[in-house]
Amino acid sequence: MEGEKQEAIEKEVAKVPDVSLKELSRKLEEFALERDWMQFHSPRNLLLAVVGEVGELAEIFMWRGEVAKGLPNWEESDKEHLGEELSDVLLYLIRLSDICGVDLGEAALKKIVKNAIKYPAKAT
Ligand SMILES: Nc1ccn([C@H]2C[C@H](O)[C@@H](COP(=O)(O)OP(=O)(O)OP(=O)(O)O)O2)c(=O)n1
Repeated sequence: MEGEKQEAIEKEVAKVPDVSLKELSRKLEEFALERDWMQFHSPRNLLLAVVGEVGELAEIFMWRGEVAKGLPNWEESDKEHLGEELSDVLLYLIRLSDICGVDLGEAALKKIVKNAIKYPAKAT
């Protein structure tokens, strides 16, 4: 990517130091509205989009064998690509949740509480 574009992206990102799911959700809705893409964002289409992006994410790891934590031997460009595909999965998942009327942040917090009850930590 050219330096100027990269600089513009970094400037935009610096404005939002600790983004919330709600903020991402608002930005995604704005993005879809501005392009008249709400018509394509049905639950089924968004679910297929999530699955497609998970496939693209899997492709990055395909045939590499086991990968060390932190990806110490990866090129910066490969790590950037990984960040993009992880983001695509997250963004479509947030969009899918929204369009289904599920508050993903709240649902995830509840699920963490349920997980802790189901799998209690060992008393030391
Ligand atoms: N109808 C659409 C199409 C795209 N997007 C947004 C959400 C994703 O973050 C990103 C996906 O864009 P692409 O379909 O171009 O997928 P990639 O970025 O993965 O490109 P490629 O498949 O060429 O690698 O764009 C969206 O919200 N609604």
